[in-house]
Amino acid sequence: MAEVKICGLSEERHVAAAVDAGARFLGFVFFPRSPRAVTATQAAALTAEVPVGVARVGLFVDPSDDLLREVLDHAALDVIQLHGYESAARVAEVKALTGLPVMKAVGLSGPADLPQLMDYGVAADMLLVDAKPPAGADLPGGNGLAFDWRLLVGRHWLRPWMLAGGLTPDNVAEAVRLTGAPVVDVSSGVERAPGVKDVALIRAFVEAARS
Ligand SMILES: O=C(O)c1ccccc1NCC(=O)[C@H](O)[C@H](O)COP(=O)(O)O
Repeated sequence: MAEVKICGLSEERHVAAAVDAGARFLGFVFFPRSPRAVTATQAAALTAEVPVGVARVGLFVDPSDDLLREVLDHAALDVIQLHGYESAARVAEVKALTGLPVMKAVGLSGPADLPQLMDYGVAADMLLVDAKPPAGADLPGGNGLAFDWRLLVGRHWLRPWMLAGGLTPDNVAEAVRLTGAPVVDVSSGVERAPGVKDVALIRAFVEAARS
C-alpha cells in the first residue's frame, strides 16, 4: 500500500476528486510551457479548500526567487517541488527563501543516475524518483514514461521519497510491490488527454495504489 500524489491539477472538480479518493498530496504546476500550468491566482482558488492533512505541492522548474515569492503571495503551499536542473545549493536556497520543505525530482534512466539521490538527499527534505525525460523532450517531467523499477530494489536514501514516471491504475500496484515506494506520484496516467484529468482514472489510481 502506498500513499498518492496527484500532480498537474488545474480544475477544482479534479482537486475535489483527488481529495475524496484519498490522495495525500496534490501537485500544481507553475511552468508555463506545461499543458497543466496554473497561474498564482488560479492556484489560490485551487488550494483554498484543501483539507488539513492533504499537502499542496507547488511544482517549479528552475524558478527565480521572484516567481516563488509571487506564487507564495497568492497560494497556500505546503511543499515546493523542484523539477529542473537545480543544484543542491539552490535547493537549500529555496528552502531558506520559502521556509517550506523542498522535494527534489531526480530523473533516472540507468544506474549511473543513482548517486544523485544521495547527493540531493542532504539538502532536500524529500526526493521524487522519476524517469529521466527523453533527449529533446519539451517537458522535464510529466511525460508518462516509466523507467526500469528494478533499479530501486533494495536501495535506501536519507530522505522520504516518492516514485513517479509512467504510473497508471494498471501498473501502480506492481510498481509499489517491486520498489516498496511509500508514496506514488502520477500525472499523465490519470488523464484522457495532456492536461485533462479524468475523475474515474483518479479514483482507480488511488484505489490501486492503496490496495
Ligand atoms: O506535468 C508537467 O507538465 C510537468 C512539467 C514540468 C516539470 C514536471 C512536470 N510534471 C512532473 C509530474 O507530474 C510528476 O511529478 C511526475 O513526473 C509524473 O509524471 P507522469 O509520468 O506524467 O505521471
